[in-house]
Amino acid sequence: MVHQRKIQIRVPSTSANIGPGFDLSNSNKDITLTYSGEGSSHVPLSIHQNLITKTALYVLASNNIDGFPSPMTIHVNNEIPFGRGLGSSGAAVVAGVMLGNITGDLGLNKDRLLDYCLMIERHPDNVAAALMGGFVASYLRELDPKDFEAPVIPHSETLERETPADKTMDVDGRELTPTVPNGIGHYIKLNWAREIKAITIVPQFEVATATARHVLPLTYDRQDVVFNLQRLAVLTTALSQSPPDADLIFHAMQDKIHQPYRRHLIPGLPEILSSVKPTSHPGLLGICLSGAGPTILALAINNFDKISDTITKS
Ligand SMILES: Nc1ncnc2c1ncn2[C@@H]1O[C@H](COP(=O)(O)OP(=O)(O)OP(=O)(O)O)[C@@H](O)[C@H]1O
Ligand SMILES: N[C@@H](CCO)C(=O)O
Repeated sequence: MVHQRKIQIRVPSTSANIGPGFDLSNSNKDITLTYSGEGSSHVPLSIHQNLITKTALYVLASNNIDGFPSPMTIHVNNEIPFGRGLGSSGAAVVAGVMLGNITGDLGLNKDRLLDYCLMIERHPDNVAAALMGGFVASYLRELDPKDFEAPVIPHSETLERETPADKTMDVDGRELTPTVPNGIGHYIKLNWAREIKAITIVPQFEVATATARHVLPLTYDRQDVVFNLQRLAVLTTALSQSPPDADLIFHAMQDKIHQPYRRHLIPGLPEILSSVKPTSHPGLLGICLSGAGPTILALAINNFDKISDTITKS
């Protein structure tokens, strides 16, 4: 008798940075993968190439499990557009880690799932928020250089480099089991004033995170770093207070670390950021790039349609 089990995993989109808070950072034939929704016409359907399934296979391999239980049908209904700054790759990684955890009956807790996510997507902002939910601040513990060489880490858009082939086998040609360090990502859930809503204006073009990273300088002026750190310290608490202080939040959401360098990737961005203000648009609290862009994120307490219409028409 075939034992059938149906599981559903839901992962939200996420918005990273909020202005100044920038961080970097089996060939089993009985497995069927199908897609509907965003990206379904061009996402790879090979389980070794697809980001969700290769992540799940990585989690299984790290626990000495060779592939998915079969037969298995995986259907992904994706509502997060690719490459828009809404954390699609982070959500795919979280979904893959959860899929590996469930199909391998591994019983990993959320903190441990975060370690697996961070072996693939090496910046914590999207994966921590997608996994934990809500308004989440996070940082990545500095890794030992040997952790970067951990074998068979699947490649995601944000992973700096592929694992060299000679690191995936031992001297006798046997596949090495990937190791996943403990406690790589630290996070804290922050309070968020209930009346603050997020408006996202999603352009009809993609900007891959890797592209948006390449335009950033390797070093920054001290005054620009201080500018961001001062604002970030104020912003996290300002967003928790009721009623929200629009003037405080608007200025605390200014950034000098990533948005100025990314402006040429998003036509109209400088004009939007400098013209849409709480004084011209009552109800608005702040405006910034969502993640690496090109989506624009506006925070507001009312007049949502008016604010989004202005940004859309800019
Ligand atoms: N549901 C999914 N299934 C498979 N692959 C996905 C899925 N979602 C995203 N991806 C992969 O991730 C890529 C997009 O990642 P990228 O980091 O460039 O953008 P993003 O995550 O949407 O933006 P940001 O990190 O700035 O919020 C897609 O091109 C695709 O290869
Ligand atoms: N903090 C990252 C988010 C990308 O998802 C960046 O801006 O590149």
